[in-house]
Formats: sequence, C-alpha cells, structure tokens
Amino acid sequence: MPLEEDALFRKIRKAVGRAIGDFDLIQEGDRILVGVSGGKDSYTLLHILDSLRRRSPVRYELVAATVDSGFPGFRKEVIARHLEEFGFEYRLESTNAYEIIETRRRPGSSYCSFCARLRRGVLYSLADKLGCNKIALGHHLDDFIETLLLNQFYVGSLKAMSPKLQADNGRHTVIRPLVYVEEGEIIRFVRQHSLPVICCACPVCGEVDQKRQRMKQLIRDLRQEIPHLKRSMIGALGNVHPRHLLDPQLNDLFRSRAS
Ligand SMILES: Nc1ncnc2c1ncn2[C@@H]1O[C@H](COP(=O)(O)OP(=O)(O)OP(=O)(O)O)[C@@H](O)[C@H]1O
Repeated sequence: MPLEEDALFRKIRKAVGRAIGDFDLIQEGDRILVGVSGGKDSYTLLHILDSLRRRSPVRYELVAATVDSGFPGFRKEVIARHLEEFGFEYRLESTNAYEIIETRRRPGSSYCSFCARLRRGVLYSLADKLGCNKIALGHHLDDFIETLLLNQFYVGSLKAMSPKLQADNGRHTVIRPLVYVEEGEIIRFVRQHSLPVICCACPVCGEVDQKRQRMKQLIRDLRQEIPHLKRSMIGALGNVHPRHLLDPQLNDLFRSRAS
C-alpha cells in the first residue's frame, strides 16, 4: 500500500514532476535503479518516483538497490523490511568497501568521498546486472546550491551538480530528480510518514563535513535577509550568461559557433 498522499507529498511530487519535465529525466521503457541508502533523501526519492510512476502515461520501472559497504552495525534489514512492505523490487549488494577504505585510504583524505567513489562503481555494475539504464540518486536542492558555493569558495570553479549526467562508461545516465526539493521538506516528509531512517554506521556517520556545514550556516543566515535565496540560487544555475564569465574556453566556444 503506498504512502498517504497529503499536501506535502503532493508538493514534493509536483516539484519532482517539474524536474523530470525540465530536464527530460525519464523516458518510456526506462528501468531505473534507485540508490537507497536508508537515509531520508533516498527514501523520499523512491516513494515519490513510485507515486509518479503509478500516475504517469509514460511507462517505466523502478528497482531499489542498497550497497552494503560492510560497516559493522549497518541495519540493512530495516531497509529490506520497509521496501518489502511497500512491494518494491529490491536488491541488496554486499561489498568489502569497509576493508578497502581502512587499508587504502590515504591519511587525512576524506572518508566519505572515498566511500562514495567505491559505491558509485558498485551502483554502475549493479545497474548492468539488473538491466537498468538509469541510476537515480537522492541529491536535493540544498545539495546543489551548497556544492555551488563550496566550489566557488574553496576550489575556485563555477560548478554545482547535474540533474542528468551521462556516465563516463556511456551506458548509464545518472538522474537527480529531487533537484527542486528543499532539504527541510524532505525532513518533514520523512517524519510525517515515519520512514525508518538508518545511518550507514561508518566511523563518521551523521557528521556533516565542516566546510559544507559552513555553507549551510551561511545560507541560513542570508535567508533572514533574502527569503527567496534558495530559489534564486537554484534558478541561477539554470540561467547562465557565459559571455559574462571569464573562462577563455567559453570564448573559444562562442567563436567556433559563430564561424
Ligand atoms: N549505500 C548506498 N546504497 C545505495 N545508494 C546509496 C547509498 N549511499 C548513498 N546512495 C545514493 O547516493 C545519494 C547521495 O548519497 P549521500 O551519501 O550524499 O547521502 P545523503 O545526501 O545523506 O542521502 P540519503 O539521505 O539518501 O542517505 C543518496 O541519496 C542515494 O540515492
């Protein structure tokens, strides 16, 4: 039985529907692997995509998949029980990522980014095994704008994330349908529907990277003065004026288009 579709559910579903339309995220015949970590974002993503699927004239399939990185204490059975209860097609993939991270990670390097890289590889090969042409991830609006600021402030590049990205292997497309959904809405959604959120049980589980934390705080502070700040920032990512930037490669691009 699907979740009760209250006002917040409908609001999130509408935002996801808009993203699917704006970025052409889903087509007839797609078989989409939805990465479910047991965290709030991916549970929300799965339930919303499922609701849209039931109402959509475009036929597509969903397969939920969890990568078990092998951290002791990861309560994978909680995820399996929930997905079974809702009748989702589900695959749990066990890996020895924990061991690899412990032995190969360079001291001082980020635990999460190493873990995420390993996980991405597993998700791609899982998509092949399960006959999925797309992989849906639960990144939301706040992830996009925080990443934009992180890259500007700490890396010196003008870059966020893509809602739709062709993987380097050319076989899979990664989609991020929650691009227009704010984190606060997801937190309320998960609470309202009592979704069984668990953490990955890694040594830094639940800790938000300090730089990202700083960006969150900055956005929170600025929102006191500029209430529509988040909408404006996500809008800015879709309203780029390349000729008013400084990248010489962009100038080359314009010159070659003009000639
Ligand atoms: N162990 C996993 N198995 C399958 N997919 C995963 C796993 N971990 C993360 N993902 C996918 O990658 C996305 C981004 O992962 P990240 O680690 O940044 O988690 P997050 O932003 O806290 O999201 P969530 O709340 O879903 O855990 C998740 O939303 C999910 O779709």
